[in-house]
Amino acid sequence: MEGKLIIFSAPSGAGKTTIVKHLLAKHPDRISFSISASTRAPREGEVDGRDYYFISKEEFLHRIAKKEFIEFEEVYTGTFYGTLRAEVERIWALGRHVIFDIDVEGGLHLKRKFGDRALAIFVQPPSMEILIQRLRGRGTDSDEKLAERIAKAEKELTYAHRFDIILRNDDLEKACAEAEKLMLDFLSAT
Ligand SMILES: Nc1nc2c(ncn2[C@@H]2O[C@H](COP(=O)(O)OP(=O)(O)O)[C@@H](O)[C@H]2O)c(=O)[nH]1
Ligand SMILES: Nc1ncnc2c1ncn2[C@@H]1O[C@H](COP(=O)(O)OP(=O)(O)O)[C@@H](O)[C@H]1O
Repeated sequence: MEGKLIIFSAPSGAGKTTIVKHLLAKHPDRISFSISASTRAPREGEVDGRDYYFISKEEFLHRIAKKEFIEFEEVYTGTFYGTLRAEVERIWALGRHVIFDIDVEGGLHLKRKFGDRALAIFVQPPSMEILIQRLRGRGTDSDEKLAERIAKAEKELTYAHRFDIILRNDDLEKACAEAEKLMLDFLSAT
């Protein structure tokens, strides 16, 4: 089996993590989550090695120097996120496909790198207002962080057309069902 990549990208708050978790729960034997390395602090309930590999900035920079990342980015000022080559290869070696929850630049980077082996899906919120509501409702960010995410989201929404597919996330149940169909069709195509 040739391992594939299923990429979900979106502005923060659009719902990609929720959709990815739904797919993982339904298809644990076919797909695994690419656990990224990050220098941000864990949120309550997050577990190192499950949600992220939480590492120091010093270690992150060291791993960049050793060329351990397929892609990496300073997603928010001072905070790095990256996909480790070893992580993706570990999942393929298990005979599974890799699913990504990654920011817009990172998603486009992977698509450029892997071409037809990757399906790049842009999760689109119904509106900027609703995106802000969801971010506020999640309650994970300070006002300053919220403002940075909103500013970044405005720019990212203009990149939607570069993806293979735009998936609107209005009704969550519908969006999950559509995401599942897109993924299964892609995985069954040769
Ligand atoms: N480029 C890149 N972005 C990532 C990676 N892992 C996570 N991200 C993105 O970094 C952003 C910040 O992540 P986080 O604060 O955990 O989540 P969010 O608040 O749910 O968006 C999100 O848009 C993630 O999709 C990665 O390995 N590479
Ligand atoms: N279709 C939807 N309708 C209402 N709330 C949603 C919907 N999709 C996601 N949410 C909520 O919006 C917030 C942001 O979703 P999340 O999956 O964390 O986004 P992202 O990973 O893109 O930053 C969460 O609190 C989530 O429960």
